[in-house]
Amino acid sequence: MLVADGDRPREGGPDRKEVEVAVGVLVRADGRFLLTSRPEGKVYAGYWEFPGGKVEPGESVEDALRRELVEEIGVRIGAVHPWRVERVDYPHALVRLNFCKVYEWDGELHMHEGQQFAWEELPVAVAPVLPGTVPVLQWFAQERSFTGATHAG
Ligand SMILES: Nc1nc2c([nH]c(=O)n2[C@@H]2O[C@H](COP(=O)(O)OP(=O)(O)OP(=O)(O)O)[C@@H](O)[C@H]2O)c(=O)[nH]1
Repeated sequence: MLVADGDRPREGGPDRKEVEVAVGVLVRADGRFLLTSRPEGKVYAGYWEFPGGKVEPGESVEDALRRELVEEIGVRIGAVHPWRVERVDYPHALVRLNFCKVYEWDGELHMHEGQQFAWEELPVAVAPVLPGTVPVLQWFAQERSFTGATHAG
């Protein structure tokens, strides 16, 4: 498990619940992947991440991903390919990130929450990257035999 901001107190006590999060890693035919910036008003505003959000009661990860990507970036996704799961202990929440690769989608990208977006490759040019997003860049580096820093900072 990744511990982010290790010095800051955790909210919710020792038995706090894990929050399930569905995260979409959209990969274009040229290999570039989509990063979006977190909107103002959310924790870690301005940090770059893969689009997605919390799984609501009664939803599967796939349902949540389909809903979140319509709500956040305006695209309807095709097949969802579960990739890896990462747990991150943030001061604000303990999250279980279900990263899924997506190669097909319909519609133009529309950032409905005022985010910025970038189609990136390694090394990633945007900064700062959310702590829970950094491992994904390392997984890409392994897959792509990329050596060196995956991102700035
Ligand atoms: N979407 C997304 N969330 C991530 C990533 N990495 C990561 O640590 N997270 C964390 O997972 C959680 C996702 O929550 P969110 O705030 O984006 O979800 P949401 O849109 O449902 O939030 P809301 O409650 O404000 O509506 C946050 O704690 C965020 O810091 C990532 O790559 N993408």
